This record gives sequence, structure tokens and C-alpha cells, in this order.
Amino acid sequence: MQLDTRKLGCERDERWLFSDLDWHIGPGELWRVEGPNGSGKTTLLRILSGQMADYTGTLLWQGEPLGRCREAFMAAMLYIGHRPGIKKALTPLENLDWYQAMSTITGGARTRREAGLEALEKVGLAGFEESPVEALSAGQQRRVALARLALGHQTLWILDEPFTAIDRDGVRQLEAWMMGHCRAGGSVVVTSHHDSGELSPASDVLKHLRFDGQGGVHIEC
Ligand SMILES: Nc1ncnc2c1ncn2[C@@H]1O[C@H](COP(=O)(O)OP(=O)(O)OP(=O)(O)O)[C@@H](O)[C@H]1O
Repeated sequence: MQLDTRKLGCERDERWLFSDLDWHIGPGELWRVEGPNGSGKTTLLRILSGQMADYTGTLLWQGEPLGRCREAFMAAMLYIGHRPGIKKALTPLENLDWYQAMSTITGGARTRREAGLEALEKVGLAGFEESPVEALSAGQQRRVALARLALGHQTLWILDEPFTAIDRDGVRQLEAWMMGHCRAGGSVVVTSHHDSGELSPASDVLKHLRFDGQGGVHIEC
């Protein structure tokens, strides 16, 4: 898997959040995107995940301009944003069922229900499968959203502040998932305001893209 940006730029309110960004996201790489509030992290992730067309430059998926392979890209990429993107009136299991139906994820011999139950168990929600999401805590609701990571077969994960409201054990588990995903050849782009702990600086897969808040972006491999 390979996502590249060529001369990528985005201007907001007559201010360039970033410009001329040449970036290669390859297999086995975990990119942590850092920077002060308002520097452009979410904007960059929304562009990378194909949700925003208001940018300059080019995005290449597997070497092809995104516009020409959008369907393949969307099937290979999983985005989880600030908003959990789950329906609060439904149960966690119904949310995952709906998600699988929408994204045409096939779970092999497993039914969607079996796959959903397994994913919810992995995120620590065994026993809450049939509770309305609106009755769950903020951290549990976020876990419902993160359960999509356990379901899918997407190679590229784009995660905006995934640790929000997650307790320490959950953070460690998510960190381990991300590392494991990269070691299996997948890629992760993640923003986080957490200082340290959840992504080990010693990790062999971890790389950094830092916004300096002045329109500069620095890549540290
Ligand atoms: N829809 C929009 N229209 C106009 N300006 C926007 C829009 N969305 C974001 N911005 C502006 O773009 C800049 C970057 O916002 P962005 O959300 O990407 O920052 P961020 O680095 O993710 O911040 P935070 O750390 O607070 O989440 C901010 O100045 C913001 O006001």
C-alpha cells in the first residue's frame, strides 16, 4: 500500500496551513501527526481520507491520482474522525452490522453478527452489545467506533484523536493494534494530543509529521 502527496497545500482564511507537502506513506509505517491547535492536522487527515477537495497539489494512491481510483482507495482506507460516526439510537451490535452492510465488508464464513460480537469483545464491550449506545459512557461510545478497526480489512487507517475519552488500558490496546497492523504491512496515520506513553518513541515503525503552527510541516523518519 502506498499513499503519496505531491506539493499538497491547503489555504484557510488567507493562511496556508501547509504547502508543497511531499509525503510518502508506505507499508509498515505508523505516522503520528503532531502540532498545536488549529495548525491543520484534522484538515490534512480529511484531505488524505478523500473527504475534502479544497486543496492544491495531488494525492496518489498506489501511484495513481486519487480521482482515478477513488473506489479502490475508499475500500482500502478506514477513517475514524473526531466525531465517532455512530448512531446513538442503535445498539453497538446494530451499529457494526450497519457499518458492515454499508462498507460491504465480508467476514468470510462468519456472519455479520458473529463478526460484530467478536469486534465488540476485542474492544472490551462484551455485555454491552445490545445496550443503546446513548446509554454508554463517552469512552464506551468511542470504543464502539474503534471496533471498526477489529472488523475490517482495510490496509490504511486514518485516525483523528482516537485516544479521546479512552482509559489507559484501552490506549495501550489501541497502540498495540496500530503497531500490529503496521507490522503486518498496513499503515496508520494518527493525530494525538497525548504527550507520550501510548506510542512508544522507541518503536521501529513510528514516524512523525510535525506542524510548527507557522505553515511549516516537518517530516521526521
Ligand atoms: N470548514 C472550515 N472552514 C474554514 N476554516 C476552517 C474549517 N475547518 C477548519 N478551519 C480552520 O483551519 C485551521 C486548521 O484547523 P484544523 O481543525 O485542521 O486544526 P487542528 O490542527 O486539527 O486543530 P486541533 O488540534 O485543535 O484539533 C483552523 O484555523 C480552523 O479555524
